[in-house]
Amino acid sequence: MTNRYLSIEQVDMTFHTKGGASNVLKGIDLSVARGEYISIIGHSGCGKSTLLNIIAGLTESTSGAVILDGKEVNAPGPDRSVVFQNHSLLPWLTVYENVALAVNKTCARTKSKAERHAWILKNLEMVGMSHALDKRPAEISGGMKQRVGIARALAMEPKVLLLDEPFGALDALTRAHLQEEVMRIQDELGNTVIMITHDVDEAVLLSDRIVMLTNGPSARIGEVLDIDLPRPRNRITLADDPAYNRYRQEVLRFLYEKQRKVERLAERRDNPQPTKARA
Ligand SMILES: Nc1ncnc2c1ncn2[C@@H]1O[C@H](COP(=O)(O)OP(=O)(O)OP(=O)(O)O)[C@@H](O)[C@H]1O
Repeated sequence: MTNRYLSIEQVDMTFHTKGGASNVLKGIDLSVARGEYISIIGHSGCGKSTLLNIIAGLTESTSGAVILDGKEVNAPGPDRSVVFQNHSLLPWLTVYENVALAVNKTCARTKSKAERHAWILKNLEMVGMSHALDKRPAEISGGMKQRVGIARALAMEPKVLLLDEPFGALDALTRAHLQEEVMRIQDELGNTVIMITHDVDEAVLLSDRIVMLTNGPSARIGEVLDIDLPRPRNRITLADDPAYNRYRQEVLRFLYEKQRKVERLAERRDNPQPTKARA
């Protein structure tokens, strides 16, 4: 296992808008090993999606570089597939066809037609969607759409799977089921995953490391927490596990501290101290 399968090197991001320049990310440095599951957590608006989009090649960083398996990332590519919170399936295609579109595009040279067909079925089976191959997105639930999105992403055999709050729009039970599925698939395939989440329990349950971003502007990596819990992990057993609860507390402490800092700054801004009268 190399420790630098994916490296994010001194990445800065400044957006130039009508209102002026806003520096969102500052000096982001992170090395990810092959097969590692990383979660990125931080307050709303700190720049998590911006960072994920830079890794995906959808946004160009102002400076710094992203290197994946020895090659610099400059544009989107099939070696990085993204699953967004709001399933991005094509509504006029069936479940099967949505996955087929991606597979036919990425595997046309490496797999025969029959192999591609089997591969599409295998990936849909992996996420428990074999029963709905001919359904269109409007005919299936939000959780099912997300399953198809994950199957489509996995079927492209990316070097890195990028998940942007993949379970964010789902109810608690569906979310828990999908987390279990992703853990099982991760155990089976050993993908390299970077996932954005707002959910502390989800981050601890799924990750090998949690990367915590400070609040923007100019968000940095504040802390990185190694989650040294054996796999396979079981959420019920872990609920009483002292180590699991310690990790949870660590992340919550980080988030609360950052929140308190923002509140103190806002208070100072709204109630400026009167300047002392000169003697
Ligand atoms: N294309 C853009 N142009 C200008 N500003 C942008 C652009 N994309 C993002 N931003 C700004 O960058 C900041 C970070 O946004 P981003 O979506 O990365 O945050 P986030 O941490 O993912 O937020 P959330 O948790 O709410 O999804 C925000 O202030 C946002 O308005």
